[in-house]
Amino acid sequence: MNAGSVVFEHVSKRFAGFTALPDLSLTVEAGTLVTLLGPSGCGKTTTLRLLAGLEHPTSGRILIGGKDVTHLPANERDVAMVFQSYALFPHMTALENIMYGLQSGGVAKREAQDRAREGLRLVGLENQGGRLPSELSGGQQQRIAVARALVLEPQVLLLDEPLSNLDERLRRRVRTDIRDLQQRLGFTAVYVTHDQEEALAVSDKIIVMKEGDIAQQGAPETLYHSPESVFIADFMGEANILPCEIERHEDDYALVRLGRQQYRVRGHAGRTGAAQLSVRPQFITLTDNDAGALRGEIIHRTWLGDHIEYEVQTELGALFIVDALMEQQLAISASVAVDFKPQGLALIAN
Ligand SMILES: Nc1ncnc2c1ncn2[C@@H]1O[C@H](COP(=O)(O)OP(=O)(O)OP(=O)(O)O)[C@@H](O)[C@H]1O
Repeated sequence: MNAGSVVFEHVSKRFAGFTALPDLSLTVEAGTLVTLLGPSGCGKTTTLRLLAGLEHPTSGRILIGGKDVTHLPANERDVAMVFQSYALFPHMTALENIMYGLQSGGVAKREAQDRAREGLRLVGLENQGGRLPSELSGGQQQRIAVARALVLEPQVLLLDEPLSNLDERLRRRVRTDIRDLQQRLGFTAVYVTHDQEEALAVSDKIIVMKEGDIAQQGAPETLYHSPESVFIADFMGEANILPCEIERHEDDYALVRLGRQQYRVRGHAGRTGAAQLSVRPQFITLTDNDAGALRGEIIHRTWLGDHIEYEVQTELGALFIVDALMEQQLAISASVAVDFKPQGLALIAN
């Protein structure tokens, strides 16, 4: 696979009277899968379309594999796109669908057939080549769409919400398939999604966008454990945001006071005093004794089979708590001690 890097240099995009991207710079290393993640309207699709050549920037430069493609049309960019709607031709078999792009790119029929068969094999559908899209499941159709893009051997594979038409269980299967394939073949992929769990599952790097800008970027673990803002803490999984007091720092850790306890947490604010903590709901413990960092009262309790969710009112506000151990049954209105496991706490720098 000829994997290329992607660089955006100060790219802006204005649509009549509306600036979708004010000034975007980003890098995708060759051979990695980078996800553009963010709420609806943040500019993910615009960024992907600019990369594909389906839109052109108002200013700035776009490089693919080190080459300036800013002014090149889509068909000269050496990228292939997988759409959320699959966009397969309904009257063509799976094999013909995969061959189509190769043949229209000038590949002879025999070679196109061989490469299409190889594509089917890559996505584990070698026996389904003769079927029409209507005879395949949604997940199989999406794998055909991935194979069709891959056989073109693009420098960069672009995936635009590729799983959104699949049901929950299939989404998990197909996202694992896409990630396995990407790691095995080592191609570069830019993946757009609004689903944070999907982004955590497939990415080498996640770029979280907000209103056309990058809110934070980094490895999935970094974004989850070291959010730089309340927006990121909240967007990357569930988080309770609590006020705390930074008492001092030790290396990359801060000693913070939360209620009646002191905790050693990840993060360095470069100062002491009032700050905010992100607290993951599965790292909060409840006990019916008099100890704990905070006192609380259970105001909601929802039993969900493999875990219980609680809402507890404390002097620092309401907390959302996930109890996966389920070793105790705490009733509504019970008075409880609330404690925090340090690994679920992160200091928010901004
Ligand atoms: N052709 C267009 N003309 C005018 N405004 C546009 C156009 N395309 C996109 N926009 C605007 O640019 C902003 C970013 O849109 P974009 O589709 O990139 O967002 P997104 O993050 O992909 O959202 P979604 O997840 O809803 O697809 C939105 O406010 C959108 O309304």
